[in-house]
Amino acid sequence: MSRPIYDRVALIGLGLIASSMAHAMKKWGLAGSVAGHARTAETRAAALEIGFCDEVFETAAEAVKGADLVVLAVPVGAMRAVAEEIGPHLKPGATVTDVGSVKQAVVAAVAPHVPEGVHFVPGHPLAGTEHSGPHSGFATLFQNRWCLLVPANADPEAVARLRALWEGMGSYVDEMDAAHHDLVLAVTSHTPHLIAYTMVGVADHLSRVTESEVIKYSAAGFRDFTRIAASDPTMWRDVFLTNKEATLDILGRFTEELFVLQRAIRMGDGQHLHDYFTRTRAIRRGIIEAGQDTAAPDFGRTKSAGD
Ligand SMILES: NC(=O)C1=CN([C@@H]2O[C@H](COP(=O)(O)OP(=O)(O)OC[C@H]3O[C@@H](n4cnc5c(N)ncnc54)[C@H](O)[C@@H]3O)[C@@H](O)[C@H]2O)C=CC1
Ligand SMILES: O=C(O)C(=O)Cc1ccc(O)cc1
Repeated sequence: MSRPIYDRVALIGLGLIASSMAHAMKKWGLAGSVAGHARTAETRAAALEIGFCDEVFETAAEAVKGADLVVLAVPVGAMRAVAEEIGPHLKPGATVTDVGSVKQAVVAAVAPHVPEGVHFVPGHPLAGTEHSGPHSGFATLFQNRWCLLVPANADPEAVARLRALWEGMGSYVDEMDAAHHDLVLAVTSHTPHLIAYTMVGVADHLSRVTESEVIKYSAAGFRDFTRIAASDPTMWRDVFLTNKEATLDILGRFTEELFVLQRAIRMGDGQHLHDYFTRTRAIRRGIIEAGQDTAAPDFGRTKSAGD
């Protein structure tokens, strides 16, 4: 059992990420106590019943009182309103962080509401699932996964403490500037989600293939490829509205490449297709191997199956 890194943590928004953080902090003794805020009585009750929060509050303002760490775990588009509400109630010396999938927009929305004497260290765990809500969280979600911190000019001690929390939850931590983060994520996460959503839409519009056939035969690539299209619509609407520039850039490049492949298929240019797939397969295999080599350290806590 580790020593608590923060005496009191407040989680705003009690969905997948917040509940997973709470489970992890409890499991490894990283927080003295965990307070939570959710808008609905149902979610607040679930947090107490499951046991990942010690206390829950009807308002975010009440939840953050006395907290040493405040985690904003709401959709990116809701960050501004939450920051505005909690700003006047934050404890001097506390740290505010977030887990949003986009960083420039969150910094712009939250920073103006963080008072002098409170540290703001934006973050983003590169770990998640297609599930959401308070029942979907689990303690090992962040193990052996990266968490990116975007500290800009934040106090180094506050950054080091937040880093220790993520490391305590089993993550590997890197620091990055917000604009670069948004470009990296547009390639590795945001555009792939958009394409997965689109593929489901394409299948749905194709009246010659029935829905039951899609379900029955979806083993052939469709199931793996579109798992992420089951993700929360509010969260992903906000990602695309707030990381507009980078996703449009990557989407433009994607459609250019797709058109070249489309032309190769129409022209029967098998050489082009084979060369392209050979090159991209090698890249994909390289990513998997590199991932295995540089997997985040598990700090001796990797659990066996069923733990
Ligand atoms: N789902 C994933 O795989 C990942 C999500 N993220 C980011 O984490 C954040 C939270 O996502 P999840 O936990 O997956 O979502 P979730 O949908 O499971 O939970 C978000 C919760 O915030 C609540 N909420 C929305 N607006 C609110 C407001 N104004 N005040 C209080 N609560 C509010 C929702 O009702 C919901 O319960 C998002 O910003 C997302 O971009 C980051 C990494 C992975
Ligand atoms: O479910 C998956 O594979 C994901 O990609 C989860 C995810 C979603 C959003 C993020 O910002 C980070 C991770």
